[in-house]
Amino acid sequence: MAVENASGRALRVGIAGLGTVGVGVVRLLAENRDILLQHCPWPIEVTAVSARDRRKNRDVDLSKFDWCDDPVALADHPKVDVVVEVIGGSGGAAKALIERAIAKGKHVVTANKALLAEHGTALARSAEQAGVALAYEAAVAGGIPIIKSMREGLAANRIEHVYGILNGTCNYILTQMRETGREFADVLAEAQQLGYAEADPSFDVDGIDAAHKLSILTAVAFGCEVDFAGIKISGIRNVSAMDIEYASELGYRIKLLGLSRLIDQGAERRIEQRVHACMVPQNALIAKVDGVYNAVVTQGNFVGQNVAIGRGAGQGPTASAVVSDLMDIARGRILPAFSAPADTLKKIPAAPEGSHVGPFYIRTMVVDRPGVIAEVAAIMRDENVSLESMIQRARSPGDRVPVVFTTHETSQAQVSRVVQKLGKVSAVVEPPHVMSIEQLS
Ligand SMILES: NC(=O)c1ccc[n+]([C@@H]2O[C@H](COP(=O)([O-])OP(=O)(O)OC[C@H]3O[C@@H](n4cnc5c(N)ncnc54)[C@H](O)[C@@H]3O)[C@@H](O)[C@H]2O)c1
Ligand SMILES: N[C@@H](CCO)C(=O)O
Ligand code: NA
Repeated sequence: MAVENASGRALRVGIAGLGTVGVGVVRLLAENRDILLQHCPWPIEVTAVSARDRRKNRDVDLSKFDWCDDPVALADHPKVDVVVEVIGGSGGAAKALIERAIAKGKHVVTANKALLAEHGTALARSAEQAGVALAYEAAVAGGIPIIKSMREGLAANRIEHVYGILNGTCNYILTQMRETGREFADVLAEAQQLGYAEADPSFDVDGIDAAHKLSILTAVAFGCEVDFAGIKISGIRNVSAMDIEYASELGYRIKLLGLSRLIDQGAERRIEQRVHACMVPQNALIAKVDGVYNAVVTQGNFVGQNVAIGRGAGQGPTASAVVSDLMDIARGRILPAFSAPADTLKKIPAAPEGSHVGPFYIRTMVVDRPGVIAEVAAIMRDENVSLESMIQRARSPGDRVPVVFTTHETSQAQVSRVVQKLGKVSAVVEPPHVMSIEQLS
């Protein structure tokens, strides 16, 4: 199916946002023009752009493009067939532009995971009613073609679970912490100086960005509505150098993962979505994905495990993903946004809080005096938590000593009760650090 437009000669693109991603798209379309012409029936040409500051030097030639001060005007522009939204933000101009473009029957390509996490289902429905594409490969794991892979290459499978390293900033920080033995705050400050982490890093380090991406992956994997609110989210601020050391000693690595699973109990289906730091066996594939790299692991009932690794951010990888979406549109390949037609997406309730079951790591800091371990162990016994191992190291100053426990299969709810009770023990001098241990391969 060819894309019809007034000139009939090109797919004409309006880009809103000329920051890292927008400039990357302009650059890729120019530098890889020959490659694109080999692969696409029609040339893909930028005709109009919009950003906040017209005079800013962006090191790309914008002189041939119409300039719109108001990004929403791109949707009404007569020479725009596809709107590329790379402004960002879960509302405001980005949302207004996408809604207007769909209403005007124009295709949309976006890198905006925050917007899709909040409004993905509604936007997918309007796009399908209007018969236009809502494409967002860059929004999840940047340059990794994971949406294409799940929606097309793995489409014949029942997906059992999907998980991944979905935030490069966190993976970089955790990798640096492990390699240098430094604390979180120290490594974060350095990452900010080097420009790897944002001045306000909270979306990254508190797990929000990873959760935005996970909510989208979940919808694609299970053909359900996007449910960002149903995700249990925590970040990496509480991971200490000591936890990282213990993880190594126990044969694990600490990663910030987004994990999603369909719990299918016949009539009752639930989705468990979690974003948090956790321990993974150091021989698991995902444990070896370090630095700014992202990875997504899917389990399909016929294909088995599938692993995709690549760059989740940066100008080149995100432009690569945005332009691949534009190429799909130029080729007439317009698929439902979340694998199933939007009006068939199911509302699957979130699994109840605390229902996750698995082994856990619990690190306490206690005053080293007789009977303390017995007191702590009694709390575990009372909550029916079975211990797998215990490590006690030498005393630190003030007779404080870290004592680490790993448990057998336990529910998050049981562990939460243990932690609550430990908080009332006078010899436990810090809130315990808890992490799930994910038995991944
Ligand atoms: N940078 C990455 O590596 C990356 C990776 C994946 C996804 N994304 C997503 O891509 C989007 C863009 O990210 P970025 O890093 O390029 O951002 P950026 O901050 O570098 O650029 C944003 C651009 O949008 C423009 N803009 C902001 N508000 C505007 C408004 N109201 N009207 C017109 N223009 C406006 C700014 O002038 C700027 O040109 C975001 O949704 C982000 O989450 C970015
Ligand atoms: N801030 C994100 C990149 C944009 O998705 C990360 O660190 O992975
Ligand atoms: Na991607």
